[in-house]
Amino acid sequence: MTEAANWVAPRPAEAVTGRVTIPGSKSISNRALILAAVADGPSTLTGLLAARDTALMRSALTSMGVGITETDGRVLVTPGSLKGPAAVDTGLAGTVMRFVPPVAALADGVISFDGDLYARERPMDVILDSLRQLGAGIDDGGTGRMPFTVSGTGSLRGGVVHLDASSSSQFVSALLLAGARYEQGVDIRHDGKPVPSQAHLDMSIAMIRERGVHVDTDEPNRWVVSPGPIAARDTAIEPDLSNAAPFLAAAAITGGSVTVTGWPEQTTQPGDQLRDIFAQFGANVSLDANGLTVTGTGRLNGVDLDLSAVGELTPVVAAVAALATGPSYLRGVAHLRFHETDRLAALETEINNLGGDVKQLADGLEIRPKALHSGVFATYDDHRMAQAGAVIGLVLNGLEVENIGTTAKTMPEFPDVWSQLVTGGARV
Ligand SMILES: O=C(O)C1=C[C@@H](OP(=O)(O)O)[C@@H](O)[C@H](O)C1
Ligand SMILES: C=C(OP(=O)(O)O)C(=O)O
Repeated sequence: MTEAANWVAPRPAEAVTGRVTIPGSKSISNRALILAAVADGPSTLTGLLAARDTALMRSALTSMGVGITETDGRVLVTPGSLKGPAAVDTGLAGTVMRFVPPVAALADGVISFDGDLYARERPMDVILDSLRQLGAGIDDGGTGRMPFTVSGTGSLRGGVVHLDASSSSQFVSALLLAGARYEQGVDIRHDGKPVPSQAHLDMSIAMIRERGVHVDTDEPNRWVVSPGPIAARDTAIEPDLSNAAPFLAAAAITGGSVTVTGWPEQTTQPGDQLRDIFAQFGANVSLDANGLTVTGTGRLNGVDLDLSAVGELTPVVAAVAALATGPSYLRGVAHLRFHETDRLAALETEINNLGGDVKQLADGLEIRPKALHSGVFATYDDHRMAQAGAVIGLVLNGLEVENIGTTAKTMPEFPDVWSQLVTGGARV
């Protein structure tokens, strides 16, 4: 097999200006697919993301008996009786490896799970142990990781589950999404350091409530989902606001102006916090009927940010911080060590390889201003590392980003849209 050549990040001749349309949200798409698969009737999804993570989710669900057909960009999901045997490839998708096993526990038969090599390093023990507590048959050979099997009889008891979800909010979301379908519902009790990614928990709660599920969130660290049907619901998927981050960064860094179209007025997506984040970097930010516009001001301040609720924004924010005029502190993101790669180590290594001054903190990064030089930016199969490399490449000649194709995890068109925007072709 020949290695793909490194991608040379385009360096703009002038301030980056244009309009960008971002495809559907990964997190909303994969939640909508899961919920439609266990709903009480067929649902039509529009604007569904077409990327590796959503393709894996679709295959996982169809392999267990869910009907999924697509006509002119409208995806019809028809729930079927879930059954094994089936084999689920999770790739490197956290939403597939954590959200599908609680659905597999409702199937009659054996469902086996495996994924990319690095997927075997991502924590799975919390969801596997939770499913055991709820009555599922799990065989992971005692590893708490992939590969594993889930064996079911077509229904699950459910009830109280004690867990520590401080390493990933996805453990709680996974149980929230399927829990109404368990005989006793699910009563999730978290005990440990805070659960990260509150924005994604809010998204799960909002999406089940929109489908008629009752969930009680009155007590901190406890989520009680009542048993009952999940209503089918046609859903229009919002654009992926986290994937807007590098494009908005291009405006802030080069003193240009970029509009991301279709920015929702109200959303649970973590990317909505980019409005505040870019304002803190010193850019002008405005939201109107055209979308969200970030306009660079020639200033790029250092920032001190708690990103615990919106951790997936960290790689691109770190890239912007590496080009700022003052020191930055990105806090509350220790759990990024368990993402597609150890993102704190990866950002420290790759920015410092370009001459930067990045230090890992116990729960984040300290990034000090230092002149960078060109080189090769490794991406560790992490789509957001690739985006971070593209952002730093805006100010360096010929920065090479290794495996830009890894952006296909959530946005296969990233290299094309980026090159068009950065080299002057406005895109609508
Ligand atoms: O539920 C989701 O869709 C996600 C939750 C978050 O996971 P963690 O809580 O593990 O950070 C986030 O980082 C990930 O990109 C998507
Ligand atoms: C952490 C991420 O993905 P995953 O859904 O695989 O956890 C991410 O997209 O930044």
